[in-house]
Amino acid sequence: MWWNVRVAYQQALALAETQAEIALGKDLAFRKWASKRGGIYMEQGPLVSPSPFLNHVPDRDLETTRGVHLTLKNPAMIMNEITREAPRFFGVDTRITSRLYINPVDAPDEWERTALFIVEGTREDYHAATIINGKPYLRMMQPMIMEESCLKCHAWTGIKVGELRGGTDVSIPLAPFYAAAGKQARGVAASHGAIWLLGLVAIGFITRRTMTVELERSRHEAQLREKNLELQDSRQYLLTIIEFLPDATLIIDNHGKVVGWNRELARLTGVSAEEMIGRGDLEYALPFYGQRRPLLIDLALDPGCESDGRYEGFSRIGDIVHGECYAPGLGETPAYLTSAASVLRNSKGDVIGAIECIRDTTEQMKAQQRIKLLAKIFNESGEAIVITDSENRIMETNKAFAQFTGYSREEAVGKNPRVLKSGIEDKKFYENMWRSILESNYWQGEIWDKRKDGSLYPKWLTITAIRGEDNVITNYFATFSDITQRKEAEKRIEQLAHTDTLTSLPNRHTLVERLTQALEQAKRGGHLLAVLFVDLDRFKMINDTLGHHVGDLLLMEVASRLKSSLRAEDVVARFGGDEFVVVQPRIRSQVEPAHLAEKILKTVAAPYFLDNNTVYTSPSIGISVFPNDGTTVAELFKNADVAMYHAKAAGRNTYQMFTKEMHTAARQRLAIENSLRSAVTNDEFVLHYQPQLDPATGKLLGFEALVRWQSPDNGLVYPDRFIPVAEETGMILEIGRRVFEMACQQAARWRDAGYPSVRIAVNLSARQLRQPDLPEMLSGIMKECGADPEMIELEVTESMTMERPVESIRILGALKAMGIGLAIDDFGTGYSSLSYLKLFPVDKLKIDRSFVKDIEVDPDDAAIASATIAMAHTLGKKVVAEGVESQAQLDFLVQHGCDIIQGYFYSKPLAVEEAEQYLARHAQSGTV
Ligand SMILES: Nc1nc2c(ncn2[C@@H]2O[C@H](COP(=O)(O)O[C@H]3[C@@H](O)[C@H](n4cnc5c(=O)[nH]c(N)nc54)O[C@@H]3COP(=O)(O)O)[C@@H](O)[C@H]2O)c(=O)[nH]1
Repeated sequence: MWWNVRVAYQQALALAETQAEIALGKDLAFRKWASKRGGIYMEQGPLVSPSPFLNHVPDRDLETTRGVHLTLKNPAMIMNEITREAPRFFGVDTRITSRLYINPVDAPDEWERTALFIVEGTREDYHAATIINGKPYLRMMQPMIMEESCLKCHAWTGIKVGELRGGTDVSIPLAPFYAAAGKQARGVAASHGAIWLLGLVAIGFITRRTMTVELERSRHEAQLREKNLELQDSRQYLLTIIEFLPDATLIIDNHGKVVGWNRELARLTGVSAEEMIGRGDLEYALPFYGQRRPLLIDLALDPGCESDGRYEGFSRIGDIVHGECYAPGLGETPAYLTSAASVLRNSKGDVIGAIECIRDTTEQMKAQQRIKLLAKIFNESGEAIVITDSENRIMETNKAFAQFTGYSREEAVGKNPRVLKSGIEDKKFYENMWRSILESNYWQGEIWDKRKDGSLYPKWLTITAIRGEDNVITNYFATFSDITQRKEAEKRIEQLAHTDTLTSLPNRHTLVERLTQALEQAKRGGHLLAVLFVDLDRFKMINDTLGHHVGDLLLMEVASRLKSSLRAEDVVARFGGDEFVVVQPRIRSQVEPAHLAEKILKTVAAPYFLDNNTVYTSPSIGISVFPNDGTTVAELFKNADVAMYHAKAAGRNTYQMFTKEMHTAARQRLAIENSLRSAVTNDEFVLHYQPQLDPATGKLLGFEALVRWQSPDNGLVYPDRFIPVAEETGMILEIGRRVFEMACQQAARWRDAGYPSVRIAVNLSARQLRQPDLPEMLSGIMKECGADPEMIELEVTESMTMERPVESIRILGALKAMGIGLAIDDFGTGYSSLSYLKLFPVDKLKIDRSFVKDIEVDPDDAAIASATIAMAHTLGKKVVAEGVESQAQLDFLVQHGCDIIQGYFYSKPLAVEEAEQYLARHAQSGTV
């Protein structure tokens, strides 16, 4: 019977459901029909007014051609109005409710919210028995899905086609159905007879009980669903919030499963929420690090964890942890992340999950790093930097500023940079500076400033005005560097450019400047000006024999003595080497430079005590005077130089005023130099031969070859006129080589002609002697000409051998070894060191003709000549006397044992044909 009763009630419910479905079906059919046709326009009147909830529909109100005003009614609205007007139409209450609504009456009640949530998932009708106002009802919710046709009125909701828009709710009172079920149950009981009488009571009880239990179960289920809904609502609420958080956010539940993964996190990691929701076991760590490792969220869940090496600045306050980290494997590019994570708890305090918010701080970090870098550059800059505000109050300074000024940042901030002012620059200077800054936003220049300790220093300052968008100056930016060292270096360079480093006298460059100025003044003032060229005698020898150190000391001392000899307005400069120039401006006559020259001669010629040596030198001075001897710097220099050479030629340690004759001589010398060059090219040289004889036997021993220049313009030119020029210009090397060649050719020719062998002596110049390949060169020429070395003798002067005695010994040794005869010419005119003399591998000494000239009348000359002969013989050398012109001279020389005689007494130098005849005669008489 129980079973029969239960079936009766279930049938009652089924009947109610069927009725509900029929009601909803009708409702739905109507709405679909009306929607598809764009809703229903009704004539406006007392019962029909425009719906304020369709304000957004453009064609809500229309007017017919006859002027009837229509307004749009959408199907749901019509259904709702019908329901409101006839609440008990067929005993069925239907209404439409929406997830998103404008009209508050469409808001779902509690049961409807639950039902909407359920039908959203199932997309099927949902029904349940429930109690409304203490009476049993069957309620049914039919899902309402968004369709194209709905969009006309409901597009504003944002709900897409195919998504749940709302639902149609129908409430069927169950009382009539239950009454019918009770009747059926009672019928069943009656049919079972009296036996079941007692059972009727029970049936009544069971009926009631069944109804109650059924209702209770429904109520309980509804409550559970309600609770679930609430939970889901709050979770949905939370997820909606995190979705819109600007930080990448992740939520896990208490099982470690991902339940929230917002848009920003998907963007940051490149992994969508769909891929991550529901994942656990640290899988959410993968996108961040490429390997399984805890995130901050896991550290939040681990209360024992107080620090983690992977995070910088890791901290924990209660449930919340903070940390920063570098994620090299994040997305496409590495990133710096700043994260905060927290445990999530329920109302009882139980952990229900955790949340982590991650901020991509890469740009911020880069900006910070850039700021740090700029700050470092600012602070470490070698240049001092000052930033001031618009009022020019110091806001910032760097390290170099403190170093240069002595003011620390703290001391400087707030002050006006004028605290650095030295006071050297005047008001005008600053006015110009500020004008430039205000007009062109920029100024740079040199300025003197004062340090904190009061000392002054020069600096190179650059000031830039910084303007805001409104073009108003907001700041000034100044950089400067201490240029003390640079200025000192400049000063030093300036000094070096103008001063001779050894003597500290003005150099040639400065001399020219000063002389130019002095000349201008002399021209304007109409007064005289003198230039004195001072050259030290024998300086080269001092330098070579005592060393450059002593030479330098000598030059310094000479410079100092010259300075002390001058007036304040006179200028003394080192012109180069051992040459000094004195300029005497504003003189009245030529006597003044002559007096000064005498004073200099005396002062400079006094002995010097240099590095334990007593050194002697003397000056040779040439003087030129403006305007007589020149009106330009170049002319005055040149003529003073010419005069100086004349002073040297005049025996040194003297001075010479420039004369017109000197000028002529200088011009002639220049002319000689020019034509000598073509003489070398055109081979205009010939040799004359002066015989050398044995005075005892009258035998011809040889000839001295003496060069002559057969000039097409000047006829036969003697060596005294051109050899010095050739020496000075270096042309002597070519001339000497040619002379040697001609002598060798002549010796070979005479030999080949059958004449008895005679030696030909050739003069060698100092320059030739210093030629490094001299022996090889001479040997080559001899070979070429077919001359034997025994036929040749070389004459070197005493002074040239003594200039570099050691080197001379070596070269002469080499020549000697070749079999060439050697003689020292002009012996007695130089300063021979006897110790060196004995080392020279020479065969002969030639007594200079200056001693021979007065040999019978001058006892000194006679003594020198006789001593030379004796000494030479002691050293195993023969003696040649040159310039022998008289019998008396010959007699004296023969008496003192002179071996060979050369001079006009026997013969003048002879042209080659005459010389050959001379040789032939001696050959014939057997005196060769
Ligand atoms: N480097 C070279 N120097 C050369 C060469 N040829 C000549 N010279 C040197 O030129 C100087 C002048 O020479 P020169 O005019 O030829 O005079 C020589 C003789 O003519 C002259 N002499 C000879 N005997 C007498 C005399 O009795 N009386 C007198 N008044 N003069 C005389 O002496 C000159 C020879 O001198 P020295 O050479 O010292 O023996 C002269 O210094 C030549 O050296 C050359 O090729 N290269």
